[in-house]
Amino acid sequence: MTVVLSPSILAADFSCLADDVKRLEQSGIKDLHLDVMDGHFVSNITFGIDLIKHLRLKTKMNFDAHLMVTNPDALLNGLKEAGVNSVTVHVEACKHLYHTVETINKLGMQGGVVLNPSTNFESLKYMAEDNIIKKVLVMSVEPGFGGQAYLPMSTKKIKDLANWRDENNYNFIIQVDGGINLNNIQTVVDAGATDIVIGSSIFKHRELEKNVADFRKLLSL
Ligand SMILES: O=C(CO)[C@H](O)[C@H](O)COP(=O)(O)O
Ligand SMILES: [Co+2]
Repeated sequence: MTVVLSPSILAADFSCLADDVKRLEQSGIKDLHLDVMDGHFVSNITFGIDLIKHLRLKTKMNFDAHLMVTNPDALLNGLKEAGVNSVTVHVEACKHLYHTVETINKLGMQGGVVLNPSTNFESLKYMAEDNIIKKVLVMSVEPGFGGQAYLPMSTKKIKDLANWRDENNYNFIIQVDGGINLNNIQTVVDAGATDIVIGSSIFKHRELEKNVADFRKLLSL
């Protein structure tokens, strides 16, 4: 399966966000990772629907919203109207996870589930059997901030998840998010992740084009 690079704008210069997004698009990036944080589910606050709506006018890239908020259900209609293509919600944030992910799909977006480092994936069995989950995002850092170090145990978790999916013929793709760099990306790809979120390492030294090219070269993309 083809590997997708999904830059997280969490590491962008917010004072020139539209320019940064255009630079990524011109570098051939097709998927943009949008970290929505509310200051409650995680202590950090980023941005919400209004900013996404404005960004939608600047680019044709797929918008992938990673919701780190206490009440994800309250945002779903607005995200659809803002032009978001896929939404991942944390297991730890959803009271009624099946319903929330199903609602995302019914709105015409792709629904996915995020697992904190300490969260198991086995409870997703029945949702996976119903083909509700299009994507499972394995957090390889605790959510809330960019620039953290990759938790090495995430590699085994991705492998176990990929084996579990394949043995049961489930259909979801595996995304990984947190601390990905040129030294560990091949490891997470070999483990079975095909959608790779990268924040700090894409925006490093503000050399967006070079950094994208370095990742592409390494993975022969
Ligand atoms: O969800 C996130 C943090 O909660 C970010 O997507 C993630 O941390 C990306 O940044 P970096 O590559 O710098 O770790
Ligand atoms: Co994220």
